[in-house]
Amino acid sequence: MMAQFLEIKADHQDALLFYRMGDFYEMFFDDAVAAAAALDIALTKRGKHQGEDIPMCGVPVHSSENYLHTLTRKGFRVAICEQLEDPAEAKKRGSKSVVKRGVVRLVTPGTLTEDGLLDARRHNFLAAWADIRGDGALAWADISTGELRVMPCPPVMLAPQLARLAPREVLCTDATEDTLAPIADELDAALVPLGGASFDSASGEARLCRVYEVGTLDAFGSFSRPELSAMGALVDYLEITQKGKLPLLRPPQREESGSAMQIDAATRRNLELTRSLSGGRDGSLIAAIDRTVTAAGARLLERRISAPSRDVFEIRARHDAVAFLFDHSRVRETLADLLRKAPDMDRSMARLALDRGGPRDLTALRDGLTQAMAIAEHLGNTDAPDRLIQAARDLTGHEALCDMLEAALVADPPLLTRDGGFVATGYNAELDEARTLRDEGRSVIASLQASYAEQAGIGALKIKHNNVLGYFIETPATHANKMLAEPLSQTFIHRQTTANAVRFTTVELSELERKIMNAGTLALEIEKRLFEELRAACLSHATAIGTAARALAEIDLTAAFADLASSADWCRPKMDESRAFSIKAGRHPVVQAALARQGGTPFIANDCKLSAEGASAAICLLTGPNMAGKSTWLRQNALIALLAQAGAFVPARSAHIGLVSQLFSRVGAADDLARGRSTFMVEMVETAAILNQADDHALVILDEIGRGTATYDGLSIAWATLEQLHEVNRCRALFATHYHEMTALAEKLDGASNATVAVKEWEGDVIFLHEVRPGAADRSYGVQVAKLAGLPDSVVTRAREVLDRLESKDRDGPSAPAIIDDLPLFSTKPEPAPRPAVPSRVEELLRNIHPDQLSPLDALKLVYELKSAGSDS
Ligand SMILES: Nc1ncnc2c1ncn2[C@@H]1O[C@H](COP(=O)(O)OP(=O)(O)OP(=O)(O)O)[C@@H](O)[C@H]1O
Repeated sequence: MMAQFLEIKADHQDALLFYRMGDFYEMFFDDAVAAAAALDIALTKRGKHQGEDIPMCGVPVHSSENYLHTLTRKGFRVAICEQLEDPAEAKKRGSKSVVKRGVVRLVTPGTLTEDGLLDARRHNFLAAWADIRGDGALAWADISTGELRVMPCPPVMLAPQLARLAPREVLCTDATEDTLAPIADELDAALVPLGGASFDSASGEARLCRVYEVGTLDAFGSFSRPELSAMGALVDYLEITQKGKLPLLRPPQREESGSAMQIDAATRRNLELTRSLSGGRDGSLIAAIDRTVTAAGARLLERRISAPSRDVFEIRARHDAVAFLFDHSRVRETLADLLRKAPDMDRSMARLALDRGGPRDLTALRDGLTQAMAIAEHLGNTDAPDRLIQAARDLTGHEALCDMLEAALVADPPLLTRDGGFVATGYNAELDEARTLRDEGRSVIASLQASYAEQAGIGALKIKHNNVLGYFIETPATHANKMLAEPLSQTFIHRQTTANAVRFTTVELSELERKIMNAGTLALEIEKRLFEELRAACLSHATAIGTAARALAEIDLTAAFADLASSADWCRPKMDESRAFSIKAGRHPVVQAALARQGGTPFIANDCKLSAEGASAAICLLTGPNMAGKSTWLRQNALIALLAQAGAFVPARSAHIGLVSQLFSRVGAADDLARGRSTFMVEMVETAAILNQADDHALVILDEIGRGTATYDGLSIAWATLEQLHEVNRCRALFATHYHEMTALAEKLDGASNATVAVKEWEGDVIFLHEVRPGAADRSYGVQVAKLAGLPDSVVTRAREVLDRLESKDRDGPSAPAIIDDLPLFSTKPEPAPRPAVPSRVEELLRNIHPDQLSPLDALKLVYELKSAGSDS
């Protein structure tokens, strides 16, 4: 057996080998050590190899999914090695022969299909990047939904595109590994190098033709060599990992590189689109706005937020659809009720195609298609806009399949095909008969006994059972002659004579016995055969089911956007190809929701006037105290543009947005220690990327750029950056800064204006009004904010003194006395921290009271005692 293990393991060095032994998957040697640590399970040993103990650990087959989940999350690949024959078969070859085994599947992070291993509301992408003589292409697939897409992708676009998709696994060649490694690392995706043959474009094309059973791919579009190479590598990898079983892949769709708003990885992170800065979904934009009721709708929301459109007609069509459901709340509510009962058909189809599906995948299709048809009818009776009517049309035409599944399946089937019990009674006569025999064997025998007793005219005739003869007919010995003579002897065949009885059988009884014995197994086999038939029927409708599933997701998302707009008071933005950006009473959806949850101060809505005139830039320079709400305002405007182009209404009273081609958001912030770069270096690399890329339709958000270095260097860099954005990039930009000197730029540059966030000062404290107004901030209030944060009084007082001196030095010029000479550190003694007060007698008495233990009399005594202690002090 070990020889067999080692032979199979040799072919799967890069994976943990789950070696099937009866009801367990066992792991040996280094695999066992690694898996035991990763899964936190016991490491044992089994036998010896070259004189050493063999480390071993194992997991039960029935709960293996949980373990696979943990392992794939931790980045492991797992080769599932099954027994390919019955152990009895192996025994026939000799008592020592080993059961045949082979790897049936490689479980890798990018090729999962099981619900237990996947997040229902997120895609699970596998990506491949090909580069042929400088021409790049990126292909990606989600085998759990059958989506396959490709786009031209030069190396500079690779990081932003992969950041959008967040794939779990990326395929590369030896030559592209160096380019992809840092990007995959940043995204926490597994990088898998494949041989050059996997990326060969000619074989790739042939592979794709095989998958789609076509002679040429022309019907799907004309693909470049790098695109064929990237898609071919994906298919090759799927063939390797699925061991020849190919997932259901929809025809490849090409995405044009300019079709979506360009958003790079840093912007996605800063704006917390799908993940918050702390890493989870909570606190992200998507968590705050997700009102979808189906998993496919949630996945579509993630796709739209990750890649907002740049096509104004597409965006308007999305808004038309949302507007209709916004206006028709009854239609929307009915749709949501119907959608809630629609299961995830895409993922069920993917499992069925890979032969990993079960009865519940069939009922998912039955229920999904039934809901789809009900939704089509509901929407078809309205005057919805084209987009929704088209979606409704895509939901129809499944009556025959639905009827068949309805008739074939029970309401709530078991999880596994092998358990049986999922085919409904009345669907298949042969199955019904087998089940009747299995379940009602005894009563069938009883009725046969009655009919034989009548036929023989012997009331004492019985059908009995023993382990030697099986079922037999027995009559008292007194009837032997009658039974052995014609005509009864033609039916009853003699088996045995005992002292008191004679035993017979009949052809019918032996047949019945055989049937009863086999009925259970037979019923299961028939169910399995019917499962295969139903599965094939569903797969033959794969394209139409896929179309219906997509239409359901579209309707779900449209209804979800409408629901959000209606309940959160969002408005339809006016969209065109200009460079307008005019927002009235805009809000930040995540901060607003957080404030509402805390139940404290309400969110203050703010305008943003950033429309660019002619070919010039529009830049708003925002100054204001710390904590005033500068970052919130900057981000809310970026999010409003993004939401609008994703197809949603926006959190504002009104909005006019000229298409945004690229969105950039940078914060002068966090160290990137993991990649060994300092705060300032990261800030500069990111700023450089913006200045090199932003075009005149870009929207740029810069939050305190330059703060990571010495004041004058920072100010100079911020200054020059703003000038470059104004003169060269000529884009729309919001620029928050603490460098008040920069506000002078608004007078110098036509397209620049100043804005500030208002605060009030009251008795030395600062009160935040969170109102953005035209003009520049008078000062920064940093010291007051520090006081609010609880800095010791002595430090706050001292900081005020230093600030006064600095400000007077600024006013009086270099002739003013140097601060160091004039104000040596802590020349005035810091105030001692207040001592903790000694508790008074009354306080002490109060502290020691236990009201539950006091009788009324004790309480009265205590009042006297308190009174006298109070008058003593
Ligand atoms: N428009 C608003 N209405 C109500 N509260 C707001 C608003 N904007 C911001 N806030 C509150 O103020 C807090 C600080 O906001 P924000 O981080 O945007 O300030 P900031 O000016 O960027 O501060 P810093 O300069 O210190 O980075 C937010 O967490 C939020 O609770």
